[in-house]
Amino acid sequence: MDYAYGDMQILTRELEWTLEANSAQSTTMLLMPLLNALDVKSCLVLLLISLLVFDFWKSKNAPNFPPGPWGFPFLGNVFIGFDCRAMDEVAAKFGNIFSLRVGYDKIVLVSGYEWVKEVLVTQGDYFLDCLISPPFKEVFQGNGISLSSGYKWRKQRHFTAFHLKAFAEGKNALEFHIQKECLYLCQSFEEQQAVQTRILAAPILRSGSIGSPFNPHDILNRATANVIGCFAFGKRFDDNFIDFQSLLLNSDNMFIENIPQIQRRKDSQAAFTVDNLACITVDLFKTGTQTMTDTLQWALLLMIKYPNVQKKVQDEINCVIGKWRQPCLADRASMPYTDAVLHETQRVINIFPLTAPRLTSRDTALAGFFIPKGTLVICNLSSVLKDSSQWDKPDQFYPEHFLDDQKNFRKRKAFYPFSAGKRSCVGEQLARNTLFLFFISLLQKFSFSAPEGLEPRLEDQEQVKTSHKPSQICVSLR
Ligand code: HEM
Repeated sequence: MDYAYGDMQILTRELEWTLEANSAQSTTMLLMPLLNALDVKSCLVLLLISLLVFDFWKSKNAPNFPPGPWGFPFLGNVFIGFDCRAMDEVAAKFGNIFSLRVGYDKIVLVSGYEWVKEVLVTQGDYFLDCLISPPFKEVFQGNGISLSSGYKWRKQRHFTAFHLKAFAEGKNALEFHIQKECLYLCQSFEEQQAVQTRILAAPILRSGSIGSPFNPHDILNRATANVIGCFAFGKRFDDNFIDFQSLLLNSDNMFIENIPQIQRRKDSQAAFTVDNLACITVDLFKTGTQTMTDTLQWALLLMIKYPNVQKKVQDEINCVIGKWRQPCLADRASMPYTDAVLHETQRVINIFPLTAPRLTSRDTALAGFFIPKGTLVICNLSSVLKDSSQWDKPDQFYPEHFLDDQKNFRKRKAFYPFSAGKRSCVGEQLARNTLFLFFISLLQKFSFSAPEGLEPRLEDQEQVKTSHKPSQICVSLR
């Protein structure tokens, strides 16, 4: 009988199925008497052994995958604290590229300037997609910037970056709004002092007199949120309750005014919808406000810890701006020391120690290791900011890291607080401008000191981040 090639294939597959079915049948038949002969205890032991074999097989790494510490069966390395300190400890043992396992998800961690740059910049295109956990997936539906991937992310990011740039370069737009907010910020610090002094039944705050301690967190938070609010809604929040949704829909300003323009776009994959715009706006507030607030709060604490640095910054302010003129962005070029202090603050405080996990979009090689498509990769930014091959005094607050021999400001290639590459911080410029103007406005007007007996504990950074208790400060009018 003649068979066509297709028929031959079908016949071969049928034969394979019959053989498989027969072998399964015969295995079961062989095992049945064995299973019957076993008691419950032995069955449990057998079950455990099979689970362990399954675990061993599931957690097996691809050949030449980065090494890592031993993980518990089924759980992996979940008990390793996923903070930069724990990561540094593992890196010290396994090298700058190592792997961890959470359940059966493999995560590659990358440390040190050389390899973090390789992942974020040189091979950046393969490490762009982000992992979204189910609750966020449900709420954001792949909208916004920090939780989206692929084409949609590219479009949303480009759209936001374009408007942030336009806001920064528009005729005095950004600078004008930040300067206005600086006035409110200084006023709030003064009011805080007034409240404190009234409580203490003391007379008004006079130049040089030190007020009682307070925590500046909420004041700073409101100020930074207002800068983002000005970008998103075209107006600052007052202290009353804000109906976010009505603001979003009734705004007549830079970013939100683009809704009609967005709706006209025909690109359905890029999802230019009002919902998405709302997600982007939430994203900007979520990622922008706390980071700027923490940085400013840390900057003030560092000025308290290092009064000689505070004095040098104030001397530079006196020299370049004086006591009465309002600071502007153009002053930065003439204030290398202050610029260096702000950069060094961002280097040592470690606001964003680890990047979000990124999924590799194809098989890649890193330092000779093989990283298969779909692996999670996290970069340790803190290890770059403290990389001893890049910084003279990595563990010290040393503004001279950013000054050359002539005391001019010096850019540093390993300055990664905003990350690097295509998924780096989209609000970097806005953040840098806001931090500069807020910081010098405060130091132009006030001097900062620690409450008696409550020196800022800078070494205990994690604690300061979670509880703002040690962040009490005292201010005096200059
Ligand atoms: C001192 C202030 C800031 C610091 C230190 C900071 C740091 C960072 C870092 C390290 C990333 C990358 C995170 C990662 O790779 O997982 C990032 C992303 C991002 N930042 Fe910032 N940021 C700051 C301020 C801001 C501000 C003011 C905005 C908004 C106006 C903003 C919006 C974003 C957004 C939307 C992303 C996600 C970018 C993307 O996924 O493409 N950030 N930021």
